[in-house]
Amino acid sequence: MFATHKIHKLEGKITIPGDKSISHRAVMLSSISKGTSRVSGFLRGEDCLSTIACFQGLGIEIEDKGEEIVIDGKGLNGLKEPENVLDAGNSGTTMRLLSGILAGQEFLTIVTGDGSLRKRPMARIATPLRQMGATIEGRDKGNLAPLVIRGGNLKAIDYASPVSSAQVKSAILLAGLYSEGNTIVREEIVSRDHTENMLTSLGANIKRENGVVTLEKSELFGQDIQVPGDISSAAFFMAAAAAIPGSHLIIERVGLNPTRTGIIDVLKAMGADIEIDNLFTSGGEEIGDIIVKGKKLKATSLTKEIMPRLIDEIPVIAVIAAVAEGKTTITGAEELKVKESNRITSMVTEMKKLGIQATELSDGMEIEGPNEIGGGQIESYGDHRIAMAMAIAGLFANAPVEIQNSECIAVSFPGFEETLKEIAK
Ligand SMILES: O=C(O)C1=C[C@@H](OP(=O)(O)O)[C@@H](O)[C@H](O)C1
Ligand SMILES: C=C(OP(=O)(O)O)C(=O)O
Repeated sequence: MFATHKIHKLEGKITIPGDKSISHRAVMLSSISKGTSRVSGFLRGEDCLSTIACFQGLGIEIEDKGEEIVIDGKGLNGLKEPENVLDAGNSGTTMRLLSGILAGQEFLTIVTGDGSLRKRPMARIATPLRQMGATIEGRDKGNLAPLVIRGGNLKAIDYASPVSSAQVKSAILLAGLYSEGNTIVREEIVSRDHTENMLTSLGANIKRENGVVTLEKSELFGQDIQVPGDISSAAFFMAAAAAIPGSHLIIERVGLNPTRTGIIDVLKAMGADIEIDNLFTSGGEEIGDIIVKGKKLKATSLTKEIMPRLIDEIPVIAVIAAVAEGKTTITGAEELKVKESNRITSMVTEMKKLGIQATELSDGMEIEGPNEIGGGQIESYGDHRIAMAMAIAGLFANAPVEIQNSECIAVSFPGFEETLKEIAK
């Protein structure tokens, strides 16, 4: 359990642990590349450690050398049938992207996860991967893990994804590496494109145009990969600093891929003072420093179009909306219902416990601000983003906010509590 309380401001210069999406992909793609890859800035969060364990289970040597993770890639067909069930833990990204790679393997693999992951929908990847030729079984006709996968002999598909999900797009593209012909994925709203960026830098033949990604069967070659700080983790402190007048926070070397920067756009629309400095590009990923100065913020409206660019940041945006002037409306966010918890219900329920005027909608929520936030005991539902968002709510509360089951924060942001202590004044 951990508790937060009212502060005067957030101040200092910090770095944030590595990007979770890029860390997963670095391990997965390096494992099926030829040659050695060295990954610096890797996120040692539980989700990414699950990915490492899964690839070790598939026979890949992965060594943590402190400064970097060294992966001895065996090429597209170098994975071995695992002796045991693979465990993706709490990580949707691990299970869905790994399934794409397993669809290309002739051997049998069983993948499971924790209680939360075993409730999350897998038909979204099982359907296209079956169309490509993989055999996938699971509870609820293959919708629920454990998943039993036997792949091989894939053929390329042209798939219009019914949901803007980088996990779905990536699963298909990874299977596409093993498929004869051009694999095409179409998305109505473009989801995060880290898989496309990394495939490009590891040598794949891949094209992107107006929401359409086309991949030819390609071999990959190992490389050094630099993982930037995770903007989804930075978001908690960025949002809090933006909303507390007098704050001055610098977050160095954060990933600023345009498919991920919706949080900056939204905070700016709320009136925030945010600047970017020292911008550079590595492995196709933009990286830079974020400078935030605190001000009173005003309400905003978020709709479907921006969701893929900030989906994991909605919990903290909801908290900041609670102290902003006016009514914030969030719609088109149904995907929040199938994350580690139902994040619409979790956030509205827990914010109400602190006296925040929040209303659940079928596809989002409304928050009427500004609120006088009270203290209390908060349930995290074992969901790291709920735990951290509600810890941020405590920074505005007139009595301590205690987060139950806060250990789940280590899924994506080990060191969250220590970093908060360092910058809270
Ligand atoms: O591809 C990824 O790394 C992720 C994609 C998003 O999920 P969806 O693909 O389900 O939208 C996001 O919520 C998750 O935290 C990480
Ligand atoms: C939804 C998330 O991750 P995943 O889908 O990989 O479990 C998240 O980190 O907020």
